Amino acid sequence: MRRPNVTVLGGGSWGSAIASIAARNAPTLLWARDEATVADINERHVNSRYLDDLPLNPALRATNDLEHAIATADVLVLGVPSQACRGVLTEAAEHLRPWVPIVSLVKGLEQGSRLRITEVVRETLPGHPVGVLNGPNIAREIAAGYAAAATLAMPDQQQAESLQNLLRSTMFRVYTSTDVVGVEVAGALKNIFAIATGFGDGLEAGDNTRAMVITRSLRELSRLGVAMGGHEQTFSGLAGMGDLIATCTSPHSRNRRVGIRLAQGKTLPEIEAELKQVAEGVKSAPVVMELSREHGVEMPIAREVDAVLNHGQTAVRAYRGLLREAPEHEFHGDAW
Ligand SMILES: NC(=O)C1=CN([C@@H]2O[C@H](COP(=O)(O)OP(=O)(O)OC[C@H]3O[C@@H](n4cnc5c(N)ncnc54)[C@H](O)[C@@H]3O)[C@@H](O)[C@H]2O)C=CC1
Ligand SMILES: O=C(CO)COP(=O)(O)O
Repeated sequence: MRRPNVTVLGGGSWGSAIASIAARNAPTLLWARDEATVADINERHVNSRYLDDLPLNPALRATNDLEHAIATADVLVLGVPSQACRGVLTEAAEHLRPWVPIVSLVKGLEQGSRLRITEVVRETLPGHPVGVLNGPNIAREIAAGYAAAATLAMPDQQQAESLQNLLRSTMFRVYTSTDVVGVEVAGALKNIFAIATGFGDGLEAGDNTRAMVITRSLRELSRLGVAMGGHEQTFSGLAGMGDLIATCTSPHSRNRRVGIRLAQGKTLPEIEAELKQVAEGVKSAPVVMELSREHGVEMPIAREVDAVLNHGQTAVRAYRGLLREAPEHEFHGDAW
């Protein structure tokens, strides 16, 4: 049987790392808009701009011809930042064959519409099965071959199982789920809590503080996720607790780094100029505040992160504000 052609959209760190894994299992084409990235992958089998000299699978091919990348796809994997998805998918729409399944790698929410990215896919490419792959997946560690795992959620379990075989390797375990909402919401929200953990780390608050913030963040994340239709169990799994731990503790996390630098007194434009990569929590924070109001879920930690990012609050004051809140029953109260 012919192996399906996989097309990955997005030549950043995560698109490249996943494309390199997929290229072991099936012919894989990576679409990147940057010509230097395409040449780097095709000629040197690296993506030096995002993953230094970590070797990518030599079978992986790259192109900046979007029409060709889309028209040849049997499976489409979406790995551009959240706010770029609608534009790229709209361009892709007329070239994609019917029924091609789409897997989002994106951990963000669309500003304005407040949609999850699989919902943006459904609006721009109606009729295609769509799911999401999320988990504790720091791209450079996976590209370097360290063991990791993720959850692939598709509405249809059988489809999840067939795609699972394309996106896994011996070192990258892919579990399946049918909880698209839960897996996707968890991936988007954990970035905001990584920024909060970064505040504490930037203020040198200590290990107990970090554990407190992560644990209470999991509660906020789960409560909003369940209110939006996710399954409670998902939030204690790889896409929930797993990714929260990785992102809130990793020295490689861009979101955590944003929090650290803000706590050290840098401005957001200064930090973004230094980072040169996407930190999705910055764009998702105001959307999450709108969703928390819409669903009536109190989210004190996310609220303070949004206040620092968008309303002139300092990280120090955000911290003091949180500590002034009176703790209620651990599992029933809304206060942090
Ligand atoms: N890097 C990581 O460890 C992981 C990232 N993710 C998620 O994957 C998504 C992509 O992130 P990364 O690969 O890390 O980002 P990145 O910052 O490494 O790269 C982003 C890529 O998207 C491209 N891009 C930006 N705007 C574009 C547009 N309008 N049209 C076409 N291409 C555009 C950039 O040129 C770049 O190649 C994000 O939602 C992120 O949260 C998920 C898991 C792990
Ligand atoms: O999603 C990630 C790890 O699972 C990457 O996190 P950052 O975007 O904060 O680097």
